Amino acid sequence: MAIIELQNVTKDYGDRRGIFNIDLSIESGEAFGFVGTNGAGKTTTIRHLMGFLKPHIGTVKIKNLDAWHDAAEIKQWIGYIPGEIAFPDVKTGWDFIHQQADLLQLMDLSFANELIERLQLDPSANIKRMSKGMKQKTAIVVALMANAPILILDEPTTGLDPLMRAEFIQIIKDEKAKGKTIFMSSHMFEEIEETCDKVAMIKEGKIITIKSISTIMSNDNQQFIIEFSNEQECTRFMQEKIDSVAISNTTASVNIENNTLNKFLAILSTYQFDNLTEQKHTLQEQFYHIYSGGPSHD
Ligand SMILES: Nc1ncnc2c1ncn2[C@@H]1O[C@H](COP(=O)(O)OP(=O)(O)OP(=O)(O)O)[C@@H](O)[C@H]1O
Repeated sequence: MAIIELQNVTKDYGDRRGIFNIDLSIESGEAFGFVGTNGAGKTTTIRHLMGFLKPHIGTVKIKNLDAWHDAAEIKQWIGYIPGEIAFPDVKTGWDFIHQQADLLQLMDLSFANELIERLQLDPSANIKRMSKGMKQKTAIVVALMANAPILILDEPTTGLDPLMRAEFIQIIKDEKAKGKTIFMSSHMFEEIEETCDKVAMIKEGKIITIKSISTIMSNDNQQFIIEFSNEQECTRFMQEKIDSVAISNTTASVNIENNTLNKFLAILSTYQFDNLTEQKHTLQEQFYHIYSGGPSHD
């Protein structure tokens, strides 16, 4: 069952800015990634999900309620990390956590404490003097601490160092395992690859593709880079009936259909080469390919 549903959502700011005819359907328990370049429309879409913006056209529904009209009721099911964090006028991280816990009528801070420990956050610090990463960690704790069934995360790892980013990914995996529905925008492709089931790409306010991560990662073909021992071997190899491109005098890139791998290796064994490496399919590769106008290969 779709828990988040956008139908034909348009917010037109003029000059081709905004979001246009957005259709998205996110199932309960699904982790859904949302990627796009700066200004593509990620935050505008997310602000519609949160009921902060009313669409000019179309509908946004969360658990079948209207995200704009029923925003107050919907809020109780959502843990949210905004793209730009603005803290209220409170002194320390703890003050903010307690203030938000009061608003959420959350008595039990045990999960908040677990997250604080995992993210190595010191909430006793003065919020105004916190680094970007510390502020982000505080926002993560507050968004997750009430165990809301739906998590809406706008660039959640902004400002986190690689170690903390890895910890965050693990936290999100744990949340997903608990059955949470997760909608997450990010510029970090690995983050989406590791946590999400599906990804939508948005460009100039329009959804250009929605794919499952497994489709992106496992393709029908494999790409290899071969470094031959000398030029002659590379030139000779190029005569083979194999989908290959010479990328230098001694190096070739080959595209192999999965069911012809044995044949390819048998041919290759008759050549002298120093190195063979497989190029893994990645979300980043697909993103650049589709964004630059190429067809998406399923
Ligand atoms: N209130 C507004 N008034 C006018 N234009 C706006 C407004 N809010 C957003 N826009 C425009 O809508 C487009 C989408 O912006 P949005 O912030 O959703 O992009 P984004 O994908 O989140 O970008 P980023 O990755 O930089 O955060 C941009 O062209 C932006 O300038």
